[in-house]
Amino acid sequence: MTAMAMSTYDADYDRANEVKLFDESKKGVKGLVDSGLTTIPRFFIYPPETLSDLKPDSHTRPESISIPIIDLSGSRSAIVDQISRAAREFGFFQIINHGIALETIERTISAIKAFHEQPTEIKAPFYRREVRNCVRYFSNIDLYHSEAASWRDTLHVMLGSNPPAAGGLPEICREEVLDWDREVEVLGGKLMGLMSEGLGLSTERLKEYTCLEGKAMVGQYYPNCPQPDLTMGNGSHTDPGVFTVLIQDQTGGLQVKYGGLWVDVKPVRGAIVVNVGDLLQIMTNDEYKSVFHRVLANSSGQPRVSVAVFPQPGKREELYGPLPELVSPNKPALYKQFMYLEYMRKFFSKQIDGKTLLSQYKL
Ligand SMILES: O=C(O)CCC(=O)C(=O)O
Ligand SMILES: [Fe+2]
Repeated sequence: MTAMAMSTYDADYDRANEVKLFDESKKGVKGLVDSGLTTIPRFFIYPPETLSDLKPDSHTRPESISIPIIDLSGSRSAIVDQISRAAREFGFFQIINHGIALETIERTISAIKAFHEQPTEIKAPFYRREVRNCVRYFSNIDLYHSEAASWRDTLHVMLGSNPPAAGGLPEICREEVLDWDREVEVLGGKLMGLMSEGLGLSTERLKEYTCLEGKAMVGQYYPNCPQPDLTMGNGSHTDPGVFTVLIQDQTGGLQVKYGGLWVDVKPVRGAIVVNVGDLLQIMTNDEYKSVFHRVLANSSGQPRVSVAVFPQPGKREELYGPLPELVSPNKPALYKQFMYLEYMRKFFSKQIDGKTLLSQYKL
């Protein structure tokens, strides 16, 4: 088929209108699934080059590679060493014996699940895209500018030291979200200390430099997908921030790119997943890696739920770049200095799949 014939053919499909109708229905992917569809709408179909990457490569054995599971009840030097190695090699690790009760994790996940499982008319008032709203429920943050939509809905909450979001939180998960925020605040501080020591810096150095102030939380809901070979739950991306603290249910589907392979982050009950974001890779002058990860479209028959928290740097209008201690004549700065504000603006205007902010600031 010629390019002309192809575009004529494509013109029969009014993608923009389909997307708009879906968005205006406010029912999300969950609503589509509830209506009993057996094929996915066309705007969810990913391009062939992404879909061909969904199949496990029969020549490799990713089962023999696993994302490190680090026991935080061990000796401090052993923990620092393991975190440092995991952050350098995989950019991802799971922690156990971290001091947060299993019930607290499960209660948070259940509350997010309960939010998404309410009838559309109850969720609809929260369905909005304007960034000024601290609490937003939507399907696909990049719905209007991505190549393909992903099979998931999201509850997005901005949290801070004095969370403006509290009053605006949906009642069904208000207490749980605020409790989880407090847990992550404490855990995040501990992790920053450990990661700082893992770079040979003082415990407080990373915290001082980033001035972590607020947090964005996303409560992801991945309904069962009738055609999981045609779409993704969450397309391949890196996280923009400093680091991400993630809890997931037992469904599975999160994968991390390692040595050209996609490796499963296997759910471990009670464990918390931590990954390095682009900003931490930049600040560490590439010592720690921000790696591509994705979530397969869920075909387990049950919905999948995860809750990710992204601590946000406080110094929005000051400059960030590689830490001076990590720059030397042998290892010159790999990135320029930039403002976090400008950086996030770039993040939200980019498209999904395969694009990273790191290249924007590379020297
Ligand atoms: O749902 C997950 O396990 C991962 C979500 C994720 O990567 C993100 O929200 O950035
Ligand atoms: Fe992510």
